[in-house]
Amino acid sequence: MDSFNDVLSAAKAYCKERLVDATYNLYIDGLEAVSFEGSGKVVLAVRNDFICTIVRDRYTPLLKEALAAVLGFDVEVELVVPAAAPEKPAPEPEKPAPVSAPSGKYDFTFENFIKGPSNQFAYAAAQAVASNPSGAYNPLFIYGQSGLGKTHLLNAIQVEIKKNHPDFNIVYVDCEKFTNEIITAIREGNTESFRQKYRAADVLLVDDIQFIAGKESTQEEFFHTFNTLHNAGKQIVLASDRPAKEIKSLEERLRTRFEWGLTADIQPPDFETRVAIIRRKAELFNLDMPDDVAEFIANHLKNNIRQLEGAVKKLNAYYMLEGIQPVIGVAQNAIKDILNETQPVPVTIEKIIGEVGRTYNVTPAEIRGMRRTANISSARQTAIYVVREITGMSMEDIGKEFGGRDHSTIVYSLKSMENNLNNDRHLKETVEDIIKNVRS
Ligand SMILES: Nc1ncnc2c1ncn2[C@@H]1O[C@H](COP(=O)(O)OP(=O)(O)OP(=O)(O)O)[C@@H](O)[C@H]1O
Repeated sequence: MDSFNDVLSAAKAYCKERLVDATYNLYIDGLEAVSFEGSGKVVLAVRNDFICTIVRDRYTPLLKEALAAVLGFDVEVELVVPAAAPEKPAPEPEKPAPVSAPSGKYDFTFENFIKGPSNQFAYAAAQAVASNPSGAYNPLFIYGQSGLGKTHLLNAIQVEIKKNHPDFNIVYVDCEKFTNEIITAIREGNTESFRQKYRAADVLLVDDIQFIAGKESTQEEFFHTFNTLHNAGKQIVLASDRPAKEIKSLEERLRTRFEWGLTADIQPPDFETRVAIIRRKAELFNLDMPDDVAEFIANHLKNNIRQLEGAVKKLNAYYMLEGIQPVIGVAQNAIKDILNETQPVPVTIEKIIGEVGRTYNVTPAEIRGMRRTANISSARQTAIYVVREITGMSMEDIGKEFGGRDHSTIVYSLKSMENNLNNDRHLKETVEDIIKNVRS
């Protein structure tokens, strides 16, 4: 059996767990591997046109999800019926494919966190909190750029505390989810159960706390949650992409609280740590990674551990699918792909309107619509301003996005916003944070 077939079998098993037997047997079980193209396209053969149409219309997303779960990166899926399928190449000479296909998956634990000068302080602080919650470091505030291990450390704290205190109520939440929950609770007049959920925590871990910037009702609610927990001697851990003092539209009373305990930063890893991380990730795949290749990757991907992981996953996929050994030339391609994939994605209008909506506590439909209560009008004006700032769209096009408003209305709105920004420091900081958050 060649390794592409191994991948397809694992992907089928993934689908099997998610479909009823009859559906699986009819549409997925019979799929056959045709080819895998280096560009990331998987071609599969389907028995006949009828099944092909159904699989294409209904099951391609699941197949893509399954293949991504097995391979560790996204692929396109093309379906062909056998008559149209390209000739299968003659059997190739034995490829040195691995016997089994370890998934490379691992738990976000302390044991699996590689330490180096750039992260050892944050690591030690996280361990101290995990072994003695509500001790000297409360809250623990961890900050660092994207992909450097903040979420990994929050999870490690959670796992460790759970091990030592199985009865503890540990609540982990992403700040965006916390914000959405509070907005919904306020709208539905159901803030009590929201409060109970968070204030009953023995340990509260909040990821991406920078998203609280500018959101007044979320800040108000979080302030009370924080006080209740802190007064009751419960541990709070916060992770952010920037230090508290750089979250501009954060209320002063929260900023001081965030700095009450211990602040620990994570910096990009140095060369030795990057090499150690690459080796460890390769081990998880059972992939034999030569030193020169590990060093080559470490020399080219410097600022993000997620990217290092991505490069190792790609090398593993080349080996698994095509029997290509990890050598520098292949690593070069993998790095190029990773850098292309991680180009900043253009910010969409939906994302801007969503973030402004969460900040002002109004819905995207209200921002795009015609109602003119003070709060909705302010949110709309801010959204128009941010859209113009970030996308540089023409006034006409912005008008179309905002309920078909005409050119002069948009010009007026931008002028009055600029005027407000000059006179209102709080508004200016809020807008700066919104722009940072939608770009991150
Ligand atoms: N020191 C480390 N040792 C091993 N793996 C690490 C280390 N640091 C980060 N990673 C891995 O890198 C990936 C990205 O880490 P993580 O998601 O924790 O980053 P983050 O700082 O929370 O990023 P973001 O702000 O984008 O959410 C994860 O798979 C994580 O396990």
